[in-house]
Amino acid sequence: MPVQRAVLLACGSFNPITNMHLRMFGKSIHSSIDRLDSTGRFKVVGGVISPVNDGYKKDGLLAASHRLAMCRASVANSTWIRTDDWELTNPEWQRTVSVLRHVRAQVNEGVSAEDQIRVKLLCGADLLESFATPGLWAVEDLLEIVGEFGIVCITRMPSDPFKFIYESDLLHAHSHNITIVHEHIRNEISSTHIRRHIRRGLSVRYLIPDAALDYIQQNNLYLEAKSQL
Ligand SMILES: Nc1ncnc2c1ncn2[C@@H]1O[C@H](COP(=O)(O)OP(=O)(O)OP(=O)(O)O)[C@@H](O)[C@H]1O
Ligand SMILES: O=C(O)c1ccc[n+]([C@@H]2O[C@H](COP(=O)([O-])O)[C@@H](O)[C@H]2O)c1
Repeated sequence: MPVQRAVLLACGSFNPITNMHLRMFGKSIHSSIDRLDSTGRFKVVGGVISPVNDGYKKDGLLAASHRLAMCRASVANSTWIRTDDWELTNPEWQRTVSVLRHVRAQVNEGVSAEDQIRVKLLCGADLLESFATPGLWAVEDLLEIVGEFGIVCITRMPSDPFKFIYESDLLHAHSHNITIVHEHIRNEISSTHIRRHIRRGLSVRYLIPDAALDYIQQNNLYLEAKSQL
């Protein structure tokens, strides 16, 4: 079976981008070539980071311009990962399936039908598990994401993606389109921890890209106290 090329799209707040976000891409490279999905083997040829639109209105979400600048600076030297601003420059929040469609159209512009590049959603297991949050995702979107695009999911404690897929009829039916990448080096880095550390004056060096840290310091970001509780 031919090896298909795939571009991986990571969606999220990136508030701020951390080394684990970048590691998700790094891990995915090694696992991709041997994996079978419904259309055959795939080889990761590119990575796209799409910071979420301000309209997502998540608590403590920093302005898109800052999150974008940190992501851009962090992958400036990468030969294969880039940041895409289509989602956050839109007037309003876009569903993830729309971002996937956008990237698919973009990477396949001028590409012949037989050489089409696949686009897959790259995520941590917590995002996969958010599929089960009532009212959060539309079922038809999930069907398209897992059925047409495919997912590369990195394990993240305490989520158990194997169990989650087993228990979901929808995901189980499309499990051939889901690549689970096991992260053996357990980590608890999250943007939440990073924001909390900065707020408390603790060092986050080596937990986030240097370029992101420089940007945070230059712009005095994440210093505001949240609440008294
Ligand atoms: N430590 C990690 N291990 C595996 N996946 C991760 C990790 N950190 C982030 N991700 C994944 O990166 C994507 C974007 O994550 P996001 O920007 O929401 O980061 P986060 O650290 O979960 O944010 P926050 O702490 O602000 O909720 C998601 O798919 C998320 O699961
Ligand atoms: O497409 C959807 O319906 C949908 C529903 C919930 C969340 N998402 C996306 O999932 C990502 C979640 O990011 P976060 O920071 O809340 O972990 C973000 O990119 C959202 O746009 C997408």
